[in-house]
Amino acid sequence: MIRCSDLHLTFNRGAPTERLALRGVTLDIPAGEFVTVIGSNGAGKSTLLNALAGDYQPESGAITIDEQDVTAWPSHRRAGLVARVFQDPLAGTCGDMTVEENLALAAGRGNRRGFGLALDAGRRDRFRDTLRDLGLGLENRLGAQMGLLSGGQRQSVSLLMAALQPSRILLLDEHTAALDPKTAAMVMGLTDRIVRDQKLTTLMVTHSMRHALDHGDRTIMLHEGRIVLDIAGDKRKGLTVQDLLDQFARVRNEALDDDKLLLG
Ligand SMILES: Nc1ncnc2c1ncn2[C@@H]1O[C@H](COP(=O)(O)OP(=O)(O)OP(=O)(O)O)[C@@H](O)[C@H]1O
Repeated sequence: MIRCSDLHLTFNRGAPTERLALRGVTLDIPAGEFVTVIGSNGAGKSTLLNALAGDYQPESGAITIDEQDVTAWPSHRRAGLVARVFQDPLAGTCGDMTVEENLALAAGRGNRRGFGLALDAGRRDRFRDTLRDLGLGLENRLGAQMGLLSGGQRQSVSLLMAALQPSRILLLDEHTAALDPKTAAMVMGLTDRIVRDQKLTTLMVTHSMRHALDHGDRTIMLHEGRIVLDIAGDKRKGLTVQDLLDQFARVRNEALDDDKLLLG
Protein backbone atom coordinates (compact mmCIF):
# COMPACT_ATOMS: atom_id res chain seq x y z
CA MET A 1 0.00 0.00 0.00
CA ILE A 2 1.18 3.50 -0.83
CA ARG A 3 -0.07 6.66 0.81
CA CYS A 4 1.05 10.12 -0.33
CA SER A 5 -0.26 12.93 1.85
CA ASP A 6 -0.15 16.48 0.52
CA LEU A 7 3.26 16.18 -1.13
CA HIS A 8 4.97 19.41 -2.11
CA LEU A 9 8.29 19.44 -3.91
CA THR A 10 10.05 22.46 -5.42
CA PHE A 11 13.26 22.45 -7.43
CA ASN A 12 15.71 25.35 -7.14
CA ARG A 13 13.60 27.26 -4.62
CA GLY A 14 14.26 30.99 -4.71
CA ALA A 15 16.26 30.81 -7.95
CA PRO A 16 15.01 32.13 -11.31
CA THR A 17 14.75 28.47 -12.37
CA GLU A 18 12.39 27.60 -9.47
CA ARG A 19 9.95 24.83 -10.40
CA LEU A 20 6.99 23.74 -8.31
CA ALA A 21 7.01 20.12 -9.42
CA LEU A 22 4.50 18.72 -6.89
CA ARG A 23 1.85 21.01 -5.43
CA GLY A 24 -0.12 18.98 -2.93
CA VAL A 25 -0.33 15.44 -4.23
CA THR A 26 -2.55 13.21 -2.10
CA LEU A 27 -2.94 9.64 -3.27
CA ASP A 28 -3.90 6.34 -1.64
CA ILE A 29 -3.06 3.17 -3.56
CA PRO A 30 -4.27 -0.07 -1.96
CA ALA A 31 -1.92 -3.07 -1.98
CA GLY A 32 -1.78 -4.78 -5.36
CA GLU A 33 -3.41 -1.95 -7.31
CA PHE A 34 -1.90 -1.04 -10.70
CA VAL A 35 -2.16 2.70 -11.43
CA THR A 36 -1.29 4.24 -14.80
CA VAL A 37 -0.02 7.84 -14.65
CA ILE A 38 -0.46 10.28 -17.53
CA GLY A 39 0.09 14.01 -17.98
CA SER A 40 1.79 16.50 -20.26
CA ASN A 41 5.54 17.18 -20.26
CA GLY A 42 6.70 18.66 -16.97
CA ALA A 43 3.48 17.67 -15.15
CA GLY A 44 5.43 16.06 -12.30
CA LYS A 45 5.06 12.38 -13.16
CA SER A 46 8.73 11.39 -12.86
CA THR A 47 9.12 13.62 -9.81
CA LEU A 48 6.32 11.72 -8.09
CA LEU A 49 8.01 8.38 -8.86
CA ASN A 50 11.40 9.73 -7.76
CA ALA A 51 9.86 10.97 -4.50
CA LEU A 52 8.38 7.50 -3.90
CA ALA A 53 11.77 5.91 -4.59
CA GLY A 54 13.49 8.33 -2.20
CA ASP A 55 15.63 10.08 -4.84
CA TYR A 56 13.95 13.41 -4.06
CA GLN A 57 12.80 14.58 -0.65
CA PRO A 58 9.45 16.41 -0.55
CA GLU A 59 9.64 19.71 1.33
CA SER A 60 6.34 18.88 3.02
CA GLY A 61 3.87 16.03 3.15
CA ALA A 62 4.41 12.37 3.93
CA ILE A 63 4.93 9.06 2.13
CA THR A 64 3.87 5.79 3.70
CA ILE A 65 4.62 2.38 2.20
CA ASP A 66 2.91 -0.62 3.77
CA GLU A 67 2.11 1.35 6.94
CA GLN A 68 5.72 2.53 7.32
CA ASP A 69 6.43 6.25 7.14
CA VAL A 70 9.38 6.33 4.71
CA THR A 71 9.34 10.10 4.05
CA ALA A 72 12.81 10.64 5.51
CA TRP A 73 14.29 7.38 4.21
CA PRO A 74 16.98 7.76 1.52
CA SER A 75 16.61 5.63 -1.62
CA HIS A 76 19.06 2.91 -0.48
CA ARG A 77 16.93 2.31 2.61
CA ARG A 78 13.87 1.82 0.40
CA ALA A 79 15.71 -0.59 -1.92
CA GLY A 80 14.08 -3.64 -0.34
CA LEU A 81 10.63 -2.12 -0.80
CA VAL A 82 10.78 -0.43 -4.18
CA ALA A 83 11.70 -1.85 -7.60
CA ARG A 84 12.03 0.34 -10.67
CA VAL A 85 12.24 0.08 -14.43
CA PHE A 86 13.24 3.19 -16.36
CA GLN A 87 12.67 4.44 -19.91
CA ASP A 88 16.33 3.95 -20.82
CA PRO A 89 17.08 0.22 -21.17
CA LEU A 90 20.64 1.04 -20.06
CA ALA A 91 19.48 2.42 -16.70
CA GLY A 92 18.69 0.18 -13.77
CA THR A 93 20.85 -2.76 -14.90
CA CYS A 94 24.61 -3.13 -14.96
CA GLY A 95 25.77 -3.34 -18.59
CA ASP A 96 29.25 -4.67 -17.71
CA MET A 97 27.86 -7.59 -15.73
CA THR A 98 26.32 -10.78 -17.13
CA VAL A 99 22.60 -11.49 -17.25
CA GLU A 100 22.85 -13.99 -14.37
CA GLU A 101 24.92 -11.59 -12.26
CA ASN A 102 22.29 -8.89 -12.73
CA LEU A 103 19.54 -11.33 -11.71
CA ALA A 104 21.55 -12.47 -8.69
CA LEU A 105 22.11 -8.88 -7.64
CA ALA A 106 18.37 -8.19 -7.83
CA ALA A 107 17.55 -11.32 -5.82
CA GLY A 108 19.96 -10.14 -3.09
CA ARG A 109 18.59 -6.58 -2.95
CA GLY A 110 17.45 -5.35 0.43
CA ASN A 111 19.31 -8.25 2.03
CA ARG A 112 21.94 -6.76 4.31
CA ARG A 113 23.92 -9.88 5.04
CA GLY A 114 24.13 -12.03 1.94
CA PHE A 115 25.93 -10.73 -1.10
CA GLY A 116 23.58 -11.47 -3.96
CA LEU A 117 26.19 -12.42 -6.54
CA ALA A 118 26.73 -15.93 -5.16
CA LEU A 119 25.61 -18.29 -7.94
CA ASP A 120 25.14 -21.96 -7.20
CA ALA A 121 23.72 -24.52 -9.65
CA GLY A 122 20.22 -24.38 -8.12
CA ARG A 123 20.06 -20.64 -8.44
CA ARG A 124 21.34 -20.73 -12.01
CA ASP A 125 18.65 -23.30 -12.91
CA ARG A 126 15.96 -21.10 -11.39
CA PHE A 127 17.16 -18.10 -13.40
CA ARG A 128 17.26 -20.23 -16.57
CA ASP A 129 13.65 -21.36 -16.02
CA THR A 130 12.49 -17.79 -15.42
CA LEU A 131 14.24 -16.58 -18.56
CA ARG A 132 12.81 -19.46 -20.62
CA ASP A 133 9.29 -18.24 -19.73
CA LEU A 134 10.04 -14.98 -21.57
CA GLY A 135 10.32 -16.84 -24.86
CA LEU A 136 13.23 -14.66 -25.99
CA GLY A 137 15.91 -17.38 -25.98
CA LEU A 138 17.67 -15.67 -23.08
CA GLU A 139 17.89 -18.94 -21.13
CA ASN A 140 20.92 -19.72 -23.30
CA ARG A 141 22.55 -16.37 -22.63
CA LEU A 142 22.95 -16.38 -18.84
CA GLY A 143 26.64 -15.59 -19.25
CA ALA A 144 26.13 -12.84 -21.85
CA GLN A 145 27.03 -9.28 -20.95
CA MET A 146 23.86 -7.34 -20.17
CA GLY A 147 25.02 -4.41 -22.32
CA LEU A 148 24.96 -6.61 -25.42
CA LEU A 149 21.23 -7.39 -25.22
CA SER A 150 18.64 -5.49 -27.29
CA GLY A 151 16.51 -2.80 -25.63
CA GLY A 152 13.48 -5.09 -25.38
CA GLN A 153 15.53 -7.95 -23.95
CA ARG A 154 17.04 -5.61 -21.36
CA GLN A 155 13.65 -4.20 -20.32
CA SER A 156 12.36 -7.78 -19.98
CA VAL A 157 15.30 -8.76 -17.78
CA SER A 158 14.78 -5.52 -15.77
CA LEU A 159 11.18 -6.62 -15.11
CA LEU A 160 12.35 -10.08 -14.04
CA MET A 161 14.83 -8.38 -11.72
CA ALA A 162 11.97 -6.36 -10.24
CA ALA A 163 10.06 -9.61 -9.69
CA LEU A 164 13.05 -11.27 -8.00
CA GLN A 165 13.45 -8.45 -5.50
CA PRO A 166 11.56 -8.69 -2.24
CA SER A 167 9.82 -5.41 -3.15
CA ARG A 168 6.16 -4.63 -2.74
CA ILE A 169 6.14 -1.53 -4.95
CA LEU A 170 6.94 -1.37 -8.67
CA LEU A 171 7.64 1.98 -10.35
CA LEU A 172 7.68 2.02 -14.15
CA ASP A 173 8.75 5.28 -15.78
CA GLU A 174 7.87 5.13 -19.49
CA HIS A 175 9.57 1.75 -19.60
CA THR A 176 8.32 0.91 -23.10
CA ALA A 177 8.88 4.34 -24.67
CA ALA A 178 12.20 3.42 -26.30
CA LEU A 179 10.90 0.16 -27.80
CA ASP A 180 9.30 -0.60 -31.17
CA PRO A 181 5.51 -1.27 -30.97
CA LYS A 182 5.79 -5.07 -31.14
CA THR A 183 8.48 -5.24 -28.44
CA ALA A 184 6.57 -2.68 -26.35
CA ALA A 185 3.47 -4.91 -26.50
CA MET A 186 5.52 -7.94 -25.43
CA VAL A 187 7.05 -6.00 -22.50
CA MET A 188 3.59 -4.74 -21.48
CA GLY A 189 2.30 -8.33 -21.48
CA LEU A 190 5.18 -9.33 -19.24
CA THR A 191 4.51 -6.31 -17.01
CA ASP A 192 0.87 -7.34 -16.52
CA ARG A 193 1.93 -10.90 -15.67
CA ILE A 194 4.56 -9.87 -13.12
CA VAL A 195 2.31 -7.28 -11.45
CA ARG A 196 -0.48 -9.86 -11.14
CA ASP A 197 1.68 -12.81 -10.04
CA GLN A 198 3.72 -10.84 -7.49
CA LYS A 199 0.71 -8.75 -6.38
CA LEU A 200 2.85 -5.62 -6.71
CA THR A 201 1.46 -2.18 -5.99
CA THR A 202 2.39 -0.45 -9.23
CA LEU A 203 2.64 3.01 -10.75
CA MET A 204 3.34 3.19 -14.47
CA VAL A 205 4.06 6.51 -16.17
CA THR A 206 3.16 6.43 -19.84
CA HIS A 207 2.58 8.85 -22.72
CA SER A 208 0.49 6.20 -24.47
CA MET A 209 -3.20 6.84 -23.74
CA ARG A 210 -3.90 3.36 -25.12
CA HIS A 211 -1.54 1.73 -22.59
CA ALA A 212 -2.93 3.94 -19.83
CA LEU A 213 -6.45 2.62 -20.41
CA ASP A 214 -5.69 -0.96 -21.47
CA HIS A 215 -3.44 -1.80 -18.51
CA GLY A 216 -3.88 -1.53 -14.78
CA ASP A 217 -6.91 -0.82 -12.59
CA ARG A 218 -6.89 2.95 -12.29
CA THR A 219 -5.62 6.01 -14.17
CA ILE A 220 -4.50 9.34 -12.74
CA MET A 221 -3.64 12.46 -14.71
CA LEU A 222 -1.16 14.99 -13.36
CA HIS A 223 -1.07 18.59 -14.45
CA GLU A 224 1.34 21.17 -13.09
CA GLY A 225 2.08 19.11 -10.01
CA ARG A 226 -1.51 18.25 -9.13
CA ILE A 227 -3.78 15.27 -9.72
CA VAL A 228 -6.52 16.51 -12.02
CA LEU A 229 -8.15 13.17 -12.89
CA ASP A 230 -8.42 9.96 -10.88
CA ILE A 231 -10.57 7.30 -12.45
CA ALA A 232 -11.19 3.58 -11.89
CA GLY A 233 -13.83 0.88 -12.21
CA ASP A 234 -16.73 1.10 -14.66
CA LYS A 235 -16.16 4.80 -15.30
CA ARG A 236 -12.65 4.00 -16.53
CA LYS A 237 -13.82 1.01 -18.56
CA GLY A 238 -16.12 3.31 -20.51
CA LEU A 239 -13.35 5.80 -21.35
CA THR A 240 -11.84 6.07 -24.82
CA VAL A 241 -8.46 7.45 -25.86
CA GLN A 242 -10.34 10.44 -27.31
CA ASP A 243 -12.00 11.07 -23.92
CA LEU A 244 -8.55 11.27 -22.32
CA LEU A 245 -7.26 13.59 -25.05
CA ASP A 246 -10.33 15.81 -24.56
CA GLN A 247 -9.65 15.84 -20.83
CA PHE A 248 -6.04 16.90 -21.55
CA ALA A 249 -7.25 19.76 -23.73
CA ARG A 250 -9.77 20.85 -21.09
CA VAL A 251 -7.15 20.92 -18.34
CA ARG A 252 -4.74 22.89 -20.54
CA ASN A 253 -7.40 25.43 -21.48
CA GLU A 254 -8.41 25.86 -17.85
CA ALA A 255 -4.74 26.48 -16.99
CA LEU A 256 -4.51 29.02 -19.82
CA ASP A 257 -7.66 30.76 -18.53
CA ASP A 258 -6.15 30.87 -15.01
CA ASP A 259 -2.98 32.42 -16.44
CA LYS A 260 -5.03 35.01 -18.32
CA LEU A 261 -6.86 35.89 -15.09
CA LEU A 262 -3.56 36.23 -13.24
CA LEU A 263 -1.99 38.32 -16.00
CA GLY A 264 -5.14 40.39 -16.39
N1 LIG B 1 16.32 17.64 -11.12
C1 LIG B 1 15.57 18.70 -11.46
N2 LIG B 1 16.00 19.97 -11.27
C2 LIG B 1 15.24 21.02 -11.60
N3 LIG B 1 14.00 20.94 -12.12
C3 LIG B 1 13.52 19.70 -12.33
C4 LIG B 1 14.26 18.53 -12.02
N4 LIG B 1 13.52 17.45 -12.35
C5 LIG B 1 12.36 17.93 -12.84
N5 LIG B 1 12.36 19.28 -12.82
C6 LIG B 1 11.24 20.15 -13.25
O1 LIG B 1 10.09 19.77 -12.48
C7 LIG B 1 8.93 19.75 -13.31
C8 LIG B 1 8.33 18.34 -13.31
O2 LIG B 1 9.24 17.49 -14.02
P1 LIG B 1 8.98 15.93 -14.25
O3 LIG B 1 10.22 15.36 -14.84
O4 LIG B 1 8.48 15.33 -13.00
O5 LIG B 1 7.81 15.97 -15.32
P2 LIG B 1 7.17 14.77 -16.14
O6 LIG B 1 5.70 14.87 -15.94
O7 LIG B 1 7.81 13.48 -15.79
O8 LIG B 1 7.52 15.21 -17.63
P3 LIG B 1 7.92 14.37 -18.95
O9 LIG B 1 6.66 13.73 -19.45
O10 LIG B 1 8.40 15.44 -19.87
O11 LIG B 1 8.98 13.38 -18.57
C9 LIG B 1 9.38 20.25 -14.67
O12 LIG B 1 9.12 21.62 -14.75
C10 LIG B 1 10.86 19.95 -14.71
O13 LIG B 1 11.52 20.87 -15.54
